[in-house]
Amino acid sequence: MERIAVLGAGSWGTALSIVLADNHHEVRLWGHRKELIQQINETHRNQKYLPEVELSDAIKGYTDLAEALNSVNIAVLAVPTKAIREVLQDVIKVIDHKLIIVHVSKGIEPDSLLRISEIIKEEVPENLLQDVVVLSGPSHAEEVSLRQPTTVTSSSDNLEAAEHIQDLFMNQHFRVYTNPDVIGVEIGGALKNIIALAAGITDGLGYGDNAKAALITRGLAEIARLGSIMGGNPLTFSGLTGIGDLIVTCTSVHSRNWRAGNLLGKGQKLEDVLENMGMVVEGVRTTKAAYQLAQKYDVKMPITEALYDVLFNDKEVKDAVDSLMARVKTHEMEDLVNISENRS
Ligand SMILES: NC(=O)C1=CN([C@@H]2O[C@H](COP(=O)(O)OP(=O)(O)OC[C@H]3O[C@@H](n4cnc5c(N)ncnc54)[C@H](OP(=O)(O)O)[C@@H]3O)[C@@H](O)[C@H]2O)C=CC1
Ligand SMILES: O=C(CO)COP(=O)(O)O
Repeated sequence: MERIAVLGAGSWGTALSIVLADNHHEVRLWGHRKELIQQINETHRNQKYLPEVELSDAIKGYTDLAEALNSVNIAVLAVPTKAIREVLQDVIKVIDHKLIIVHVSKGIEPDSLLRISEIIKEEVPENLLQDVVVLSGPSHAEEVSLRQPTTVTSSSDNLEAAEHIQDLFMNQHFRVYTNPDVIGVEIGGALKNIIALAAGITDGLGYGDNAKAALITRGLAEIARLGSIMGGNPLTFSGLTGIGDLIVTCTSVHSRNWRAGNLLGKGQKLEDVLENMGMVVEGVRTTKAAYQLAQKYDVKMPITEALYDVLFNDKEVKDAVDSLMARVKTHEMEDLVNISENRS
């Protein structure tokens, strides 16, 4: 039995707290809203984010970060990418020992273009950081909290740390694999949200399954193209954190990214969609970051570029789809062809 702090009392922090409590760990669920934490402690429900499930007594809500982290060696960081630096800056003010930080967020920081594990290493000094582990994969909080079968991947530069986290989370409903490829795992998890937004848009426009299959496969091609150049293992993109998460996010009504895209496809304005969602839609900021990464690494990412124009340059969604379809003709395996031509 371990004492674990989960930082972020939204959908995913709450669902992962349920998994850890099921595994007989003592869970300290920290959130910054007093009313929500009070409600969790008094009613054993998170009414705003996961109203359907009852939380066990093993999950205690905290608003005081120092209290939540007192005598704790493992912190699960479950806030949106945008909030990660702020939370870490508060964390290091209240701890005096090393933490294993498990991050479960899916994003890339625009402008700095850092992955989350890189942000953690930038913000947390070495004397306070034991290891960084990323836990990622096809896993909607709504299904995990109902104990429906789910598979994810635990990834770290330190295999022992990845295996330790695998052991903490793994149970009959929640199967955890390990993968040493942190870059591939983080890039796949973050960039699938871009493609899910695009898939929501084509569904909102009334296009069918052909369009969605095209987005998933061509989306995977551009994610893998960028991720491999950044140092990810190409095989990771055919795994849980690549195609697996892409499928679940592009095809599920649970996905906030898909739902946001769907409303955009139906003609709503981005500001209205985000305001009404009430939960994080990571894909919007990640589209900006991926657009910048594509320029930095000189990689073709046509779907990302089309979505960037919709989100940030007021391009009509229908025009964006039309311009994707009218791109200059090419070979499906253009990257492989280029590689083999360069070899011969
Ligand atoms: N939901 C899911 O199924 C999954 C989500 N993820 C990833 O997990 C991350 C978190 O997502 P999720 O839980 O779904 O998001 P939600 O929008 O459901 O919840 C986010 C939580 O973070 C809190 N928060 C926001 N900013 C801060 C801050 N500065 N300090 C403290 N708390 C803050 C929010 O508080 P407030 O109520 O004030 O907004 C809210 O409690 C995302 O990166 C997402 O991609 C990964 C896998 C599955
Ligand atoms: O990452 C997720 C499922 O694996 C959740 O996706 P959304 O953030 O789009 O809801």
